[in-house]
Amino acid sequence: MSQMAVNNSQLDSIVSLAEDIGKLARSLKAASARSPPTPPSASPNSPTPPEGCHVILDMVRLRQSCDELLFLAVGPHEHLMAMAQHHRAEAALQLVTHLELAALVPREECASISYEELAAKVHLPTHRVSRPLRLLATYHVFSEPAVGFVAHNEVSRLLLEEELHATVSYYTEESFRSASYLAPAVERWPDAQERNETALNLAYDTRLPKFDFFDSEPWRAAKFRKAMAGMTRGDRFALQHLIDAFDWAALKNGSVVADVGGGGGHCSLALAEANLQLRCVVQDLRTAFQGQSLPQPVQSRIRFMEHDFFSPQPLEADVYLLRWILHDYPDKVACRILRNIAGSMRPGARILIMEAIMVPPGQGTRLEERKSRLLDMAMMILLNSRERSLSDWISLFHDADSSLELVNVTKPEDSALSLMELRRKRNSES
Ligand SMILES: C[S@@+](CC[C@H](N)C(=O)[O-])C[C@H]1O[C@@H](n2cnc3c(N)ncnc32)[C@H](O)[C@@H]1O
Repeated sequence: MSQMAVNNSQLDSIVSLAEDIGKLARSLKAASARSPPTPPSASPNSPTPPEGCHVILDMVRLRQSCDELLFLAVGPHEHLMAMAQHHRAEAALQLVTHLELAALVPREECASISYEELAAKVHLPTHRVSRPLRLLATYHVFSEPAVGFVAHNEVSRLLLEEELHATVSYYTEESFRSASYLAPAVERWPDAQERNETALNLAYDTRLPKFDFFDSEPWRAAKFRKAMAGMTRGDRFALQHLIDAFDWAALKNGSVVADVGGGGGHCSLALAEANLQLRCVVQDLRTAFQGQSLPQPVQSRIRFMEHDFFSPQPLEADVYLLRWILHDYPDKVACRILRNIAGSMRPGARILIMEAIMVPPGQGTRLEERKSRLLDMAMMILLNSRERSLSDWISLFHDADSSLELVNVTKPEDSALSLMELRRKRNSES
């Protein structure tokens, strides 16, 4: 018999985790039986909890216990080796998105296509498509219903959605390629402070910071804009959290929201649809919203405005919304962005910053911490910036403009991002 990867005490932990998982699964099933069934869909969101808050917590605990159980079951060696090889799965996904294979696999339920025919459509030898697709099938992406044939499953179908396809393409191309240059970048710029001293700069042999680089290649900027919209599709980044995190209804009729760095306008669209009294101005670099169209009912209440947030804010708005902007920048640069807004704020105006707030190590669940630390690594790799704790945020606001005051912090249930509300201190308002 081959040597077992787990010892007796680990087996005890496995038994106890398995019992926990059983209990949690039964509790979720009971909750699901009490609430009306949700129809199956190709929704990109994880399974919607059937009841309120305790169901969300049970789901969190279930995922956490499953992760711990799997870790114990595979053992340290296999765990480390699996992590170290994961880039190969990423490469398979990169090729599949690059070749746009998802769109070439038949969409109909139970339909499939042979690898041979699929490869012919992209003018490649069969093995160039069958091998990555077969690897992905072991990760539940696509399936092989009969030997030599590939079909969609509920995961691969998500790649048929343009925005999610762009998100996966961004992660597996720009982000993945840059990640592989992290060590050389750290060697070259050990204490990098500049936005153009990153792994991305080495990977793409450019001296431009990420967004300027994207802006110099409009197709990349357009893809990134779609990718950002795709990222808001998961539960944790859903735009509903933006709507829930602030009392928008309390803003008077005609109030103006400047959506600073608003990309293609998806945040403004969600806000304007949910709050009929608001007018939104989406500010971004020109390429971010070129060719962008809006649904007819909101066209009169949302407009696009070319604005570089490194120059003074031209709008006197009631709310300046910065969702997922400041985490992209090192402190001194983030301060410049905030100062440019603070200088234009009229009395009563607010800055709303929607960003992750890092919890101290070990205080959240391991899975939650992993997600924020993955994002933190992305910040290091792509932008030379970082995710921040609450005290980091408070000192950043103070350094940017000491008249700015953090007056409220909210974090909707299940949201990865918190909303921080800043006002000018009363005695500093002119
Ligand atoms: C991470 S995305 C966030 C988009 C959006 N706020 C959201 O929450 O999904 C950052 C946005 O900042 C924009 N951006 C980057 N540099 C900019 C600049 N100098 N001035 C204005 N917008 C900029 C990018 O084009 C992109 O749309």
